[in-house]
Amino acid sequence: MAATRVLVLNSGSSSLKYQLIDMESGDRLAAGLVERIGEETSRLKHTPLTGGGEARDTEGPIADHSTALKAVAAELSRDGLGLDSPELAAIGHRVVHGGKHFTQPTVIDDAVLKEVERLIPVAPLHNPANLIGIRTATALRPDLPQVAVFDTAFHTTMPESASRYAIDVKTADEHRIRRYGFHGTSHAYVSRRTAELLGKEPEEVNVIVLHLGNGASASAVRGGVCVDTSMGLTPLEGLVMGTRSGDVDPAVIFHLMRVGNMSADEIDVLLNKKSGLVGLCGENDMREIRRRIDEGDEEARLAFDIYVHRLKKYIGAYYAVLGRVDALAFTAGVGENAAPVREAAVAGLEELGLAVDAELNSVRSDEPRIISPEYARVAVAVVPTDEELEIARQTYALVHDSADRND
Ligand SMILES: Nc1ncnc2c1ncn2[C@@H]1O[C@H](COP(=O)(O)OP(=O)(O)O)[C@@H](O)[C@H]1O
Ligand SMILES: CC(=O)OP(=O)(O)O
Ligand SMILES: [Mg+2]
Repeated sequence: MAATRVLVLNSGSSSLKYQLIDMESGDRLAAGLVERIGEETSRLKHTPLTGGGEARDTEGPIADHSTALKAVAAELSRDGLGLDSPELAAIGHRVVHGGKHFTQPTVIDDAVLKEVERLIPVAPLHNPANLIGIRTATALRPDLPQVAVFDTAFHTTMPESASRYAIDVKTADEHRIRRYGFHGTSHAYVSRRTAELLGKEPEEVNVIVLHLGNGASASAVRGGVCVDTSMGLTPLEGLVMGTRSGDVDPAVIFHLMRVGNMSADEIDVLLNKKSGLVGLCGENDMREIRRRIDEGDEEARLAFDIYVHRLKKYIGAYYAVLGRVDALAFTAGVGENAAPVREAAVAGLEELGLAVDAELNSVRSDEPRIISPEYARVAVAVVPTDEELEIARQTYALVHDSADRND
């Protein structure tokens, strides 16, 4: 039996998203999500997509990512799609931080594991979860290629003028301090899909991509190549996020140490987990923030305005970096669903050729679509991201090509 299926694991700090895809037919066989890992109220939502099985939603504590993956494996087995299947060709893992070294999808061996482990201090919310996913999957199927697809890979093309911080070169080099950028799989996929939507080749277009999920980042993509992105050494820099501050004056940190008597670890937690939208109004879900704004809640209004103000600054910055912009693409949970964010981010930018058509902006759809009016010089688009599909493609291409070479 030909092995044509890829299982993709996207481990976040407290979640595990997965998809099983047949790469020859293009069929998605199953998809799901484990949420709130480590809490009492964990939840596993599993959806078989072919074969007619029922979607299942299970609540109950799931202590860690390893337990989560074993529960997912059990759900897949119930649909006859277990990890023991001979049709499985590989398991593809999202790995958030790949440092400077990994520019391509990579078959995981001990050396790769070691490097991903070494990078934990610069991706403390993500790399540990990614490692557990890899180790658990390897234990379940030691014979299968496990492939890492790195969030940082797409950004390795950034010129040094964008990737270097203006700090002492010796210190920066010694500690490998530079801007790496994240969400690269999404920025790559969305910028390509945006070119397709315009009926052009990726080489022909300049795109600003706004990936607005729980984590959020912007990128400037010139002719298919990333030239700048808003996240830096870690996924903390740049836009206002669900729980992360994004850009702050670095002096805030030593001020809090000296005057606020906070430790480095406490400030780390403050900026990564208690800031952003949650820090501003106690809520990180954009739906809930909009609901509160509609009820006249001033705190929610200000949180929204700060979020949008930062977005606007990055749109302007990347417009200037690119010189000519063909499209501005919104993606991920907020970008795909929150019409008010899109409207507010582009408001007042008509002189830059940017505008949103209210009617087109209000359409709900899973399809990529243009929401700018006919006359606008720059296409504003909503382009749903699909990190799992992109990881599956890169994983399959890698194992398939090497299998071809061995034939
Ligand atoms: N219908 C919606 N309207 C506004 N915001 C939404 C909607 N659906 C999801 N979101 C936002 O998307 C966020 C999650 O985005 P997602 O890309 O799934 O995040 P991640 O992959 O980083 O966990 C939620 O926190 C929520 O704010
Ligand atoms: C890198 C990053 O911020 O990822 P996520 O949005 O999944 O937290
Ligand atoms: Mg995401």
